[in-house]
Amino acid sequence: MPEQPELTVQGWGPGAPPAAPGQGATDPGAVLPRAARRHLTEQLGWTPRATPPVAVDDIRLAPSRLPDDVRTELAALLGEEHVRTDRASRLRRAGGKSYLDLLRRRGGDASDAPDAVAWPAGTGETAALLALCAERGVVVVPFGGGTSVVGGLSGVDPDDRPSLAVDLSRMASVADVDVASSLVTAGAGVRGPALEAALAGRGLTLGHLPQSWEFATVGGYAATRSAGQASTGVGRFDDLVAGLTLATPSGVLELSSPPASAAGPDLLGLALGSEGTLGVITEVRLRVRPLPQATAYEGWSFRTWAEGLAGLQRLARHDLLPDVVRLSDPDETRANLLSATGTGARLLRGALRARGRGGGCLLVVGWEGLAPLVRARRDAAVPVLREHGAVRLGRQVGESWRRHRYAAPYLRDRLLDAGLLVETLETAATWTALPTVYDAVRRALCESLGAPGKQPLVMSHVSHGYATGASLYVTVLADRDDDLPLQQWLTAKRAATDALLAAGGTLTHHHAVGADHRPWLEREVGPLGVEVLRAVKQRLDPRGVCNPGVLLPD
Ligand SMILES: Cc1cc2nc3c(=O)[nH]c(=O)nc-3n(C[C@H](O)[C@H](O)[C@H](O)COP(=O)(O)OP(=O)(O)OC[C@H]3O[C@@H](n4cnc5c(N)ncnc54)[C@H](O)[C@@H]3O)c2cc1C
Repeated sequence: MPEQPELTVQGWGPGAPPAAPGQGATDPGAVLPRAARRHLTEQLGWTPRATPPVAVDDIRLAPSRLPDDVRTELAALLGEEHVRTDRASRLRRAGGKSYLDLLRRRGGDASDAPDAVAWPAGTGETAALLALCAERGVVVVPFGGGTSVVGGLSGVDPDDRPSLAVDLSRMASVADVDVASSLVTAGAGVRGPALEAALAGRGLTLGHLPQSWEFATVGGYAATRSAGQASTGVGRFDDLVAGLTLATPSGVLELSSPPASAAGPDLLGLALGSEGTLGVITEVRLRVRPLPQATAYEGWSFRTWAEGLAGLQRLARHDLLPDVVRLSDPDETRANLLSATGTGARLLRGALRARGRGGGCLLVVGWEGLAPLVRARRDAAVPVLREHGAVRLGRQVGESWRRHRYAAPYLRDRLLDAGLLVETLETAATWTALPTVYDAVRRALCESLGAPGKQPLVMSHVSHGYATGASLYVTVLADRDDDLPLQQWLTAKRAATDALLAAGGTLTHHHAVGADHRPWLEREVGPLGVEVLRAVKQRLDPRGVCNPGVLLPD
């Protein structure tokens, strides 16, 4: 039914599931270059070992609990072929792609799978579906690309009602291209590549490029307030939304106010980040821009993390940040150097050696737009970088990063096959608080995951810059506890979240709250803030069927 390729059940990438047990690489450590493997075995106390997923056919899936009469009514609404309870449809929509999701699916557990999947074709069908589900007590979990990394699709319901995944893939058109106003309307199920292809034909681009770009959808971006790799330049996804349509059990909200409006509080802001708790976003009106005439990507190297942060802060203060900014700390820089293979890696190593830098902190920057502006912005930023001790590594380093920027999730699957814990977390803080948050998260993760002879590898980068601060993205590798793998990460994640909040970071800069972060939401918005959100939900979703397991604390 959906024309776009579906994500594999137990990992990343389209279509076929990962190799069945016994069919993977004979040497599990061979997924990494020798130097990287040596580094990881020494630091992590990791013994490369085969830990393949169970065969997809062996994943346990309970029978569907959707009552027959509800299924019949849904089929009458949407058409027989657009309501399914078969194993493959339900498994494909079981949870998202966090480390915990992958551990569960790899271990044969799909207890979070929906009882059925529905494919409405537009706002009218979605609104009717929501009204029916509210009346019949069926939980609705909107399903975009299925790339949530915070348990956004877990479908947890305190009342344990049957659940329906609402797949948005039939709403994937791009319409109303208004070139003069730089506006376009996209169906919520459109993914990045299809949207960019449609826009390119009109000389336009959205420029929202998260690492999950190949699979994530426009509706999912809006529901989670996503940020792409060029967000420093083009803005977060919230900045790119000029309006949207939200179907709720109480009716349809059309929220649109371009170019700007002062007509009361911003209701659009309530829908952005609502994570399916208020209803289903069916259409999004987007602010687009002309395709860039020129691009300039390049690599730089700072001696230290502190110098790098100071350099970026200075650029930010003078509104000189490039469109793409990605500053890696020494651990991430070293790991890049050790694990990268091919021309890009050779270039990076060569460029660093030539400038007398063994490691330091790698900075990738990119400018896009009209050629004179790209030149002028770059010319203004370069002296600031140099003043803070940065040396230029050249264009090929930047272009190499750009070419490989979607590769990491594929590598993660292979590392999971070899007995590693691999997960990421993110936050943001003011320039003042950022160094403290950085230290606090690292300390918490090292204490939680460390043991005699075992230290996790905690790698960080700054990748979204603002005048007031920046995001911090952390990747963790550790030797997996084969007996209690879920517990191992849950404990570490709890420690890291407590630490980053205490140090002044936000609960999430772009991954959203989901099920995983909701115990902490009250610390971020306060008890009254939670009450306000509950009151809005009560008005739009009085029976509480819209994604009840996410965002709001118990
Ligand atoms: C490898 C990888 C890399 C990632 N990189 C980034 C990144 O660079 N930047 C970033 O911001 N995020 C990133 N993410 C996280 C994820 O891709 C984003 O949260 C994305 O916005 C989710 O979009 P989706 O369409 O996959 O939504 P889903 O995962 O399907 O859903 C996410 C949440 O939104 C709700 N939802 C989805 N669609 C709708 C809708 N139409 N109406 C109402 N609610 C809806 C769901 O119910 C769920 O709660 C990454 C994830 C992975 C696995």
